[in-house]
Amino acid sequence: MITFEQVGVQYADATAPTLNGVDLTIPEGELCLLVGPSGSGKSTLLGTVSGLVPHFTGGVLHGRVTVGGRDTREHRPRDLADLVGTVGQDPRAHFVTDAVEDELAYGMESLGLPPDVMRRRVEETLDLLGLADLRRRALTSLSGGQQQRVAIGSVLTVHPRVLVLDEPTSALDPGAAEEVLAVLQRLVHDLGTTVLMAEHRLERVVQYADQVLLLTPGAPPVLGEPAEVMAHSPVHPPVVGLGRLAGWRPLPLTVRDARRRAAGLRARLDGARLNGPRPPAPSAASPATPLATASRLVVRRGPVPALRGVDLTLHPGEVTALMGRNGAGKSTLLGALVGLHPPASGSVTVGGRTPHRTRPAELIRQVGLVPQDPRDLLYGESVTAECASADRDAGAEPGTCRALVERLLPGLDDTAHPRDLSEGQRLTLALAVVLTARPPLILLDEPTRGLDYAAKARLVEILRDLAAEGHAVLLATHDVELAAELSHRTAVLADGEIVADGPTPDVVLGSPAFAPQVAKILAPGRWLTVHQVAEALAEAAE
Ligand SMILES: Nc1ncnc2c1ncn2[C@@H]1O[C@H](COP(=O)(O)OP(=O)(O)OP(=O)(O)O)[C@@H](O)[C@H]1O
Ligand SMILES: Nc1ncnc2c1ncn2[C@@H]1O[C@H](COP(=O)(O)OP(=O)(O)OP(=O)(O)O)[C@@H](O)[C@H]1O
Repeated sequence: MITFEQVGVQYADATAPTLNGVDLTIPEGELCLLVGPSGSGKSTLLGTVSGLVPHFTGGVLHGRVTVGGRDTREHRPRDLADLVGTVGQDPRAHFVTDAVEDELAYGMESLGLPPDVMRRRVEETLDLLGLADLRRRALTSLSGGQQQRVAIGSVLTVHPRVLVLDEPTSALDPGAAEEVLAVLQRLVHDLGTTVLMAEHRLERVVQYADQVLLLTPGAPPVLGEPAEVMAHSPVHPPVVGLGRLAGWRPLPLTVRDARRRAAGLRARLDGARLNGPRPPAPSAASPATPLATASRLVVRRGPVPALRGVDLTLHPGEVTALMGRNGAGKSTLLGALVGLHPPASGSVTVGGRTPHRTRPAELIRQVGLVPQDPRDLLYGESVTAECASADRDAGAEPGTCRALVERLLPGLDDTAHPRDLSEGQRLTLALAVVLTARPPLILLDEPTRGLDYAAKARLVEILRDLAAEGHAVLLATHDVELAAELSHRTAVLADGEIVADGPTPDVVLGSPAFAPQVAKILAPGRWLTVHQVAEALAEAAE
């Protein structure tokens, strides 16, 4: 269905080609998962299929890509619209209308489908993606995850034969991600749709893949059976990490298969010592002094009460994960802590101040927010310019921000425009900008969107160090693996209210939605991460 013949892509100014020698075929009716570290060219490869590369991105395309027999060099994306449905990494960039229903119908209208067909498909899609309650809402009023669902829905209504998806679950809560993947699998199995999908969170997707295509910078692409590719892939989900550690063959890719193999490992771990995230460091200030408090906080977004009486106290040295369904109010709570949303009632204080009444220059010394879309924070013309202004704004030593970027993602091109960075590279830059001011309270909204496992591990290390130095970290996340790895404490929001708040293992163990893979595999043990298991096995062997 999709063929690549000696495909290469070279962007202007880049020293090496982004893609080189891609020569393979993806058959009709298969789900092919594209994996690889940040910047390895996944989005670029997807773009050659949807026709965005080189028409909209610049650069030079070598070789030939055909989809259903059409050469994508000769067909612009709109000439492929009946055949290929594309969802990019940024749903907002996609939207052509203002409201949910209109967006779902737009693609069908441009293809001239009859009104009764359009009506039926819109209704089906609203149900399929849990959007029925939001049907008349303005797209700008939706939460990040709600926008991502609309973007996916808007291509599904067209019933394209090929779907090209760039990290389709990155903003979705765990339940919604499972639902979307189940829908995709049904399209593949029942309708013979061909799906090419890039995703970093392999724990969510690898079990659905018929084939995995691995891109590694500087090496030829590898296409193969998921278990075969995963046995050697530098990027892999925790279930694979645990399987490799335990020497399981063939390598299980699902929690269920791993559980069946795990009796021996459970026995070896019986009585072994479990090391959790280090407990919060005692702070210089009195431990009783919180850095931030929300008290019976009510916040309205338009007519919607997005927070309904939230009580939360954040202490120095503590990393707290904020979890909960799409639209539960996570971003709103982070926004309230930086003064973006004034309380309708109740109160919020940060470092003794009321955020929405504090001057920005003063507030950035108290609290920093890395927003869900890092573009909201980046205005510079280049990585260098962005870093220089971050140093200035924060009153930091020149070079501070650039050093942080290097630590998070070595080798980023200084002259690159933030617009041309890959999604993961851009997030890294935004993180460094915020961390430059070293505020006592650091807020992150979905910080691992678009990050590969290596970048995620470096982020974990940096945030742990900051916590050990007495910073408080609050991260809104759907990434259960990150929460397990990093957070001391987890709070769960549901429909604007905190419904659970306690030590992370107590909150996530036994929860089908929030438990990480290792916890599910080794239950009833209290293990959360591959790291903990590896440490315990090493200690036991000594
Ligand atoms: N329009 C462009 N102009 C110049 N360089 C680009 C452009 N688009 C991408 N690049 C560069 O090409 C490389 C690959 O980017 P791409 O977005 O394809 O990677 P990726 O594997 O999808 O990364 P991620 O996982 O972070 O999304 C990066 O180094 C990026 O900076
Ligand atoms: N201007 C608005 N008008 C109406 N409703 C709004 C508006 N802005 C936000 N909302 C609603 O407020 C609720 C909370 O949104 P918020 O972005 O805080 O959710 P979230 O938990 O961060 O979601 P996600 O996980 O999808 O990012 C959502 O239901 C959203 O649709």
